[in-house]
Amino acid sequence: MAEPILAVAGLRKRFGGLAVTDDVSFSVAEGGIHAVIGPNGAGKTTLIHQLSGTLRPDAGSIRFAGREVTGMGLPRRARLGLARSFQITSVLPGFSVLENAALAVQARSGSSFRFMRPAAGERALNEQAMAALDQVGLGARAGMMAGVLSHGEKRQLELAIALAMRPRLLLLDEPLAGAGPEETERLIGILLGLKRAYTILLVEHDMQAVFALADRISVLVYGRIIATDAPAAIRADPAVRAAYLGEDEVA
Ligand SMILES: Nc1ncnc2c1ncn2[C@@H]1O[C@H](COP(=O)(O)OP(=O)(O)OP(=O)(O)O)[C@@H](O)[C@H]1O
Repeated sequence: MAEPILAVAGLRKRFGGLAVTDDVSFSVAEGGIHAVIGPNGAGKTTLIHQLSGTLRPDAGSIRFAGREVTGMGLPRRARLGLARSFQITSVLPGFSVLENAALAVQARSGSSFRFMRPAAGERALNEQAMAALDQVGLGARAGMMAGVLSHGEKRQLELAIALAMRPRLLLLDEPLAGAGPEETERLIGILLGLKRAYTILLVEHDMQAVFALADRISVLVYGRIIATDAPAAIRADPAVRAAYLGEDEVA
């Protein structure tokens, strides 16, 4: 079997007396969408922070693309291809949609465009930014100020900014949060398109979306992974159903 793109083993994180990540182990195969679900307060966001490198685990290891990254900070992990989509705050409202994506391309490329003549460098930068916008269906909005986009379009731009980093694994923390029904439909369509080209680790509350998108699902409850399996098996798992008692989402 091919080596997983992400392998998490024995990960632990405590906040005071609370084990928020309690011996978490799971791996993500290359290609498709692996979702992490769990009731409120299960520790999903804390897990994402440890995977992206903004929070240091107390114990355990995170291997990405065959490398130990546990002690690395976010910038180094991002350069290796472990990118996280940030919330809307990373969208610069006073810049155009294209400029927002171009800044992300530039951040990834470092000084490589400097070796081109300025006009050629700018053209190459804009082409790559435009390609990222097209992948999320925002090409027609390229010239608009990012600040006037709708909520759903800002989420699309956030995705384009992450894609501009050319990630090998894209971490998405609640990409549908705050989206209305139509925006949700559109975003699900975009994510279905992206999963053909990218490997995505998705944390999401919207169960309909998770079951429409995911190839595999890990269920986190009180900081522990209680199951990792294909969606149909997760849906039928009595322990998973019990964890969601009172929340009718999985049922
Ligand atoms: N910095 C912190 N200090 C202390 N406790 C924290 C801290 N961050 C999170 N927690 C606690 O850890 C637990 C897990 O929080 P986390 O936000 O990771 O869960 P979650 O699964 O993402 O929740 P939700 O689904 O509501 O977003 C919660 O009980 C939370 O109060």
